[in-house]
Amino acid sequence: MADFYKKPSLLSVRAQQSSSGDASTTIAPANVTGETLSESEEVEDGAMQDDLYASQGIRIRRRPPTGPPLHYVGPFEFRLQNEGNTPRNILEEIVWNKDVEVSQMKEKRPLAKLKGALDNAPPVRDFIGALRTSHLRTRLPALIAEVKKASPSRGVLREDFNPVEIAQAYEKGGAACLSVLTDEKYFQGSFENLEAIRNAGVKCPLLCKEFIIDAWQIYYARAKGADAVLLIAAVLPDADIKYMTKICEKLGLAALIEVHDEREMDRVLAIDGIQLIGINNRDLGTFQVDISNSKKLLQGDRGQMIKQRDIIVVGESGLFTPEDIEYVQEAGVKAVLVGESIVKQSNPAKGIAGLFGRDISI
Ligand SMILES: O=P(O)(O)OC[C@@H](O)[C@@H](O)c1c[nH]c2ccccc12
Repeated sequence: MADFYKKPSLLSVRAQQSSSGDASTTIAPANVTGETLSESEEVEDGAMQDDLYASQGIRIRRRPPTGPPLHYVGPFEFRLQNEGNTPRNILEEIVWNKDVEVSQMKEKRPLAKLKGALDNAPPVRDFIGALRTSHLRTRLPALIAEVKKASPSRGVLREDFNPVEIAQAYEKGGAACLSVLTDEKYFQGSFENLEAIRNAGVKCPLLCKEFIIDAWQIYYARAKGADAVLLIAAVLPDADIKYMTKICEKLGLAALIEVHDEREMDRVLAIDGIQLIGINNRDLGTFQVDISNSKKLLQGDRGQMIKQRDIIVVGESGLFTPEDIEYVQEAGVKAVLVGESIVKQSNPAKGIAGLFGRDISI
C-alpha cells in the first residue's frame, strides 16, 4: 500500500496530463505550468474533485485527497495517518495505484510517441458485431471469456496459467470474444498477455480489461492489439465517460461501460451513443456477488430504453451454471462475461460447454 505515497506531487502529475493535450477531462487542472502547488492548494483541488464525484454518486476518490502524506520533521520523515490518505476499499486502492503506475508509464512513452506506434498496431476487429453474430447463431448470450489468473477476491484461480493456450481453448469452445486482464498487481495479468494472444492469431476480438483512468491507457491498449476497452462508471465521472467513448470511436474500439447499480445505469443511459453496457454482479468495493443485480437493473423503464436503443447488455461475474445463464438471459442480457468458472477447468473449452449446458461452438 505504501506505493501510492512515492508520488512526488499530485498536481505535477495533473499538470503533465493537461500539457499532453489529450489528457483526461476529469477536472481543469489548477496549475498547467508544471510547478508544484502548495499543500493547501492541493487539498482545495482535491476537494473540488471530491465534490464533482459526489454530485454523480461516485464514492471512489481518484487520488489521495490530502496529497502526498510525507512530512519532514528534522532528519526524520513520517507518514500522516488519517482517513483521507488511506484507501477506503479495494477499488479505491487499485485506482490510486493505477494513478501512480500510469503516470510512470506515460513518462516512458508520451502520448505523441504512442500515437505513432498505432500505425503498426494490428487492425481493429468488430467486437460488438462478434457478440451479435454469436447471439443470433446460438440463441444464447454471447460469451466473452476472460483470461484471468487471479483476483483480489478469489486469489490465484489457476497455477499452470498459459494465457495463449487458454485463449485458444476458449475460441475452440465457442467464445465470441475474449477479455484479457492486464492489471499486474491485483489480477496477475499483463499487456504482454494481451499482445501474445493477439499475435498468436486468435480471431476472437479482445477486450482489454484494465482500470482506465486516463485516456493515455486507451491508446496503449490499442497499440497492444485490443479491440475493446472497459470503462468503469464507479470510477469515471460522466465527462470522462463521454470523452473516452469519443476516443474509442476515433480509434475504432468498442467501449464496454460497466455499471453496478441503478444510479450508475441511469448516468450511463443519459449519455448519447452508448452501445455496450456491462452489469457487474460483483460490487468491486465489497466483492459481494449477486446475479439478481443483472435482473434488477434491467427492470421497467431502464430495460425498455435499452431495448429501444438496441444496446447490448453484458451480464458480468458470478456465472457458474446453465441455470445462471438462463436466469440472466431471461433478465435481458445478450452477452455474458465469465472468468472463474471456465478458467478453472483443466479443459476450458469443455468448461464452456458445461457452463451453457451444451456445446456452443457448433
Ligand atoms: O470471474 P468471474 O466471477 O466470472 O468474473 C469475470 C468478470 O466479470 C470480472 O473479472 C470483472 C468484471 N468487471 C471487472 C472489472 C475489473 C476487474 C475484473 C472485473
